[in-house]
Amino acid sequence: MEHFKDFRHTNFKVGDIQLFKNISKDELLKIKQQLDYCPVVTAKSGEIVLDSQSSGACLYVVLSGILALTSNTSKRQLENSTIQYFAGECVGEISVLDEEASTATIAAVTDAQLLLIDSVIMWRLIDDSNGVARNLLQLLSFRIRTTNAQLRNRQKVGEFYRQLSMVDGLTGLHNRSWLNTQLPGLIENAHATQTELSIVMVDLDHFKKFNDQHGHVMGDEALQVAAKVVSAGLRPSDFAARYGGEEMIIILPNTSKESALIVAERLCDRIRHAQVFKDSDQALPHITASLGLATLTEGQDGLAVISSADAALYRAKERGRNQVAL
Ligand SMILES: Nc1nc2c(ncn2[C@@H]2O[C@H](COP(=O)(O)OP(=O)(O)OP(=O)(O)O)[C@@H](O)[C@H]2O)c(=O)[nH]1
Repeated sequence: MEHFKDFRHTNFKVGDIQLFKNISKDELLKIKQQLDYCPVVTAKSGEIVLDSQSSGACLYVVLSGILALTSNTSKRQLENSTIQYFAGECVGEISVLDEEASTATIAAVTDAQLLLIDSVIMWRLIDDSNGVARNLLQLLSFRIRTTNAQLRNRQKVGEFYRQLSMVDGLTGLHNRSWLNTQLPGLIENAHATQTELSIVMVDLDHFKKFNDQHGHVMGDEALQVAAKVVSAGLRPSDFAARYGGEEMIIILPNTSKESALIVAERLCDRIRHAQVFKDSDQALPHITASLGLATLTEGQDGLAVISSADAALYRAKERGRNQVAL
């Protein structure tokens, strides 16, 4: 940035600077005297004003032009930055107080003229004027609130994407990653609380044939219908995840073999009666599913109980499909 002139040689008014708003005329006069020899610099559009490399703690008051908080200095990024600083506003208020490097990068969106107030003068202004101290405190509170709001937003967005990464895009059920992270805890809890936990594997029958006859898009449609039937048929405390291609897994905490059998029979029946529509008035042949059920036994881990349910599923297929097996 180029040294332009001292503040006393410019036409800018101290009262136009937000930090010096609502301050008596007498105090403003004293402030003006302190600022008279402070340098005014020019920053070219795109030029970095403040970053972690900046040496010397200064408060930068925007006298003309626009600055913006940015992660890089491309013109587009700068112009689209949602945090911009206009004439009268300032940046660097934290660095000037604690004399630490800035954690933010601030650059000029347009050519700008900036008044630099170093930390010695800044502290003198605070010591001499309650108004400056009050304005600075208000500015710092505003910055903290803005930062907190941004953090909260980021947390929400992070959680949203975390949840999204645990959901199967086609069926809306939980996916395999979800299963891998959640099943061990559910099993551990069942063992610790000595409660029963049952697992049901659901596999659509002759799905290859269904795909071959009606096309992959209709196959997807059928999978979505089956997933909806499964979700709708469970209690809020149960879980359903897409395990593989046309295979789903259902976890039933607090559920004995007998109760799980009732659930599995009900789902098998509902899938059998579910309709897949090619278009609004033409239903495709019904789909059916085979279901294998296993209940957690002492010392079993997730893999072992899944493998028992898989073996049961195999038996259901062998016995002619469209049924539940233990
Ligand atoms: N449309 C569609 N098909 C899928 C998807 N995932 C897996 N499949 C199909 O599901 C079929 C599964 O075939 P197989 O494993 O031979 O089993 P099947 O034809 O259902 O026969 P059984 O399980 O023995 O009754 C394959 O043709 C896969 O391409 C999917 O996301 N969408």
